[in-house]
Amino acid sequence: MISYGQFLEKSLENFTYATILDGTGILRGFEQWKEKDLTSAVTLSIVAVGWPVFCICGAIYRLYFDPLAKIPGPKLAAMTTWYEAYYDVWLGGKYIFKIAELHKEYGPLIRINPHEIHCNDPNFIDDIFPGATKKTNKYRFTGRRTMTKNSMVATIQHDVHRQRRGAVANFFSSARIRKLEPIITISLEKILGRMESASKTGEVMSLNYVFKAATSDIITKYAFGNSTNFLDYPDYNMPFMKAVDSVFKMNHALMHFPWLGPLLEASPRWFCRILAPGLFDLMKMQEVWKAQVEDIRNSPDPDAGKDTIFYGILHSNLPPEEKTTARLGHEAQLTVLAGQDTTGTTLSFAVFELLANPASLKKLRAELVAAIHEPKVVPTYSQVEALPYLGAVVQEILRLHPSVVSRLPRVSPYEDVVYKNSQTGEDYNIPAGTSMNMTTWVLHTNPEVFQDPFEFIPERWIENPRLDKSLIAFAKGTRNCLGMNLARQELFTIIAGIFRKYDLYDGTGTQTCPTLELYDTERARDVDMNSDMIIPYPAEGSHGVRVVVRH
Ligand code: HEM
Repeated sequence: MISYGQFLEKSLENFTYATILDGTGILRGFEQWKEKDLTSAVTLSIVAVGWPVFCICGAIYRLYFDPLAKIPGPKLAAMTTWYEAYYDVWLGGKYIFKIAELHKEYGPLIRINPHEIHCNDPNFIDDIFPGATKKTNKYRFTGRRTMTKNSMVATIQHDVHRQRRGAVANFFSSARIRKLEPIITISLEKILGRMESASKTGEVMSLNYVFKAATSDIITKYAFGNSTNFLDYPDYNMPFMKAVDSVFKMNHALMHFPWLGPLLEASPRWFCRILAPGLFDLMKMQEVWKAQVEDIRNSPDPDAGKDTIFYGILHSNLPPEEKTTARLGHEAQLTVLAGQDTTGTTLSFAVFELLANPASLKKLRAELVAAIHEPKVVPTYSQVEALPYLGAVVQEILRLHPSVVSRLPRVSPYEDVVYKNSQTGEDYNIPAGTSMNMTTWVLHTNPEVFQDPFEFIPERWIENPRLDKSLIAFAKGTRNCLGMNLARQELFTIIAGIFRKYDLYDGTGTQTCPTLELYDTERARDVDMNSDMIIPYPAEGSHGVRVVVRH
């Protein structure tokens, strides 16, 4: 018996992923169907009867004969992907909660759909996310979610991924990221400047937008040499952020209905504007990113954009087909959105947790005051990177509020992987080609791994720093987060810069330093994840984390 994953690897060898996604495979089949005049009543009747029989046989095969049949999990999930689609498309990003529940019922290894398994055991992290000695593919359909199938994060094959990542890895080394200090400092100064203005005007600040504006400004400057400067917009360019939100919110539909992405891409822009206005706005932004890449490529000045990521890609030894505008457009979208939404969201969570947990804020401020003597000058990374309590706060935020919550699929293309359940002693063979997954939020809130998982307890990281073995906020292995050093530098510097200056408002009116107070922000409504849309979203209608600033 072969698994579906192996079947795909073999049968699709000459029939590329791109062909399927472009819909040309479907069109070719349809042409042949028409040519052979298979539209007669007889064939249609055969199809009408044959299709349900085919589906029933397929479901029986998946349930009893597929090599994944022995993996525990609900029968319906094993039979059809509609089970998952119900939670993610119909209910809107809720399968993550169901998966957490299913682990409680069926144990640490479960089958979550006919072709994929999910694990909630930290002992299996290194098998799912191995280092460079093992080949690791991405699940074939990952790129559908964001319509960026040619970006690094969606690259299926191990060797192609290594090549693409190798072309930019240098730009994300800690030494290179340290050189971004002046850019991060400018954004931090602008954030503090906007906070001071808000204290005068009485503006309630929506931190989600403030921080996404900052992280966008930083990553676009580094990627293309031109910053978006959203922190200078009166509304932080909220409409663009909302457009990005609505694209993230389409990810499950794009994943489950393979024709949707190609249809939207091929549609006239006016049609797309009516059907998916957010996507329309994003497409306009994609054109801007592509134009910036082309500016670097075609500049008469050979040094134009010299220190930027896309200069690096264009001048790397990648073959020409890897440097087309179309492919780099996908890479640009990944770079900007991965750099913007993840860290931006994490910063909002950090401010919320510190204001909601005064004892933690008190410890953090004591540490910052001792380390940074001049409150009016924004801190440098080297001043704050080794501060133990700040480090613990960052770890705890990444654990409790990971900003990538979609499951992280990895495929061992040629070798089977064995999972040993340490509780029952049972071994499960996971055939090569199977999509194996872990989910940050599910593992990070597993009480067997992290005690009191829903409490914000930075001290746990000081008592036991080795807990980091089970922290997968940035994933692990060869396909882990490339922007991790940048994210950490932004998080440390911006959190330190804000809380060196601001204390929690205590309502007495006697405080001598500037203060922050949460404004109509409720944990259940505005902070806790309500849906997995690749990044976590709060309940519908939420305004996110908001603060009032007083000087
Ligand atoms: C707190 C902030 C961040 C978190 C929690 C985070 C998390 C992650 C995770 C979990 C992955 C793996 C995704 C997968 O396997 O499907 C990933 C990949 C990636 N991230 Fe981040 N990220 C953050 C910030 C950033 C930043 C600032 C950048 C800068 C551009 C970035 C760029 C990337 C890239 C390029 C990849 C793809 C790597 C590859 O496929 O080899 N991330 N990130």
